[in-house]
Amino acid sequence: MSTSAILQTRDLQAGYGGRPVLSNVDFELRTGEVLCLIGHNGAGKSTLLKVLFGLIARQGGEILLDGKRLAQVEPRAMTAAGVALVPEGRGVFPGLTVAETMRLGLWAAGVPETERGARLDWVLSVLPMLRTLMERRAGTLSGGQQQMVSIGRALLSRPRCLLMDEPSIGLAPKLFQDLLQPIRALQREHGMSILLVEQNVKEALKISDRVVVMKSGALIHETLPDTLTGDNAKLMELY
Ligand SMILES: Nc1ncnc2c1ncn2[C@@H]1O[C@H](COP(=O)(O)OP(=O)(O)OP(=O)(O)O)[C@@H](O)[C@H]1O
Repeated sequence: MSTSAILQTRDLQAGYGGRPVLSNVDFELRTGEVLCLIGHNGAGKSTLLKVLFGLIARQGGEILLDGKRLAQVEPRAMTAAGVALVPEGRGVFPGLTVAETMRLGLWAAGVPETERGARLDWVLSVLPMLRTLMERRAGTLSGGQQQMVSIGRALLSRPRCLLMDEPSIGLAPKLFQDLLQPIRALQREHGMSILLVEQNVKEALKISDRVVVMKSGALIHETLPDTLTGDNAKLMELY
């Protein structure tokens, strides 16, 4: 695994309406790794993801992509540069079928019309379960199936970097386990760099290469998953 960073922040500050949430965050997602970001509710994990993707503006510091400082960070440019976000809470339109959702996603990702068929085929090869769901309305799907749709939609831009915000939310443990394998495969077989924000630490650590812990808007610890698995006491100490 290369140790160069695909996404990086230096002294990053961000918040809402003048209220600071992130303070002096030096963060690094390395090329080709699955990085697990953990921390309590309200620690600022989603805020970091949103700033990295340009959904909220930074108030200070720098964001670097491939080692280059970005003057402006906004979702369209990040998508074009190969970064995709799977938002918390899935965000699928309940009234649309999966096929319609994918068509909309291909258009939104700016995939040229001649490439759309092949692109969808690629996504379906990564998430084969979606094939059987294409004519179903998203609102009639289970939580895990909706999460699969949401990930599939994010993959339509064929990103090299995937930011995932709590994919386990609302899922039974077994469904989350089923979801983790395709995530690991994206990294192993397609060389994707993946940032996984998770509360379901025990499961998420099984597919992670590195772990960082956030508390009150600051990164307080970095470690390897091996040092935490099976050792709940150590994990609890971090919080
Ligand atoms: N849209 C918003 N407007 C104002 N404050 C917000 C907004 N979104 C989040 N916050 C606040 O920012 C802080 C960090 O929230 P954030 O969602 O980043 O935490 P988190 O670590 O992702 O938590 P969770 O695990 O519960 O999703 C919290 O105090 C939260 O109340």
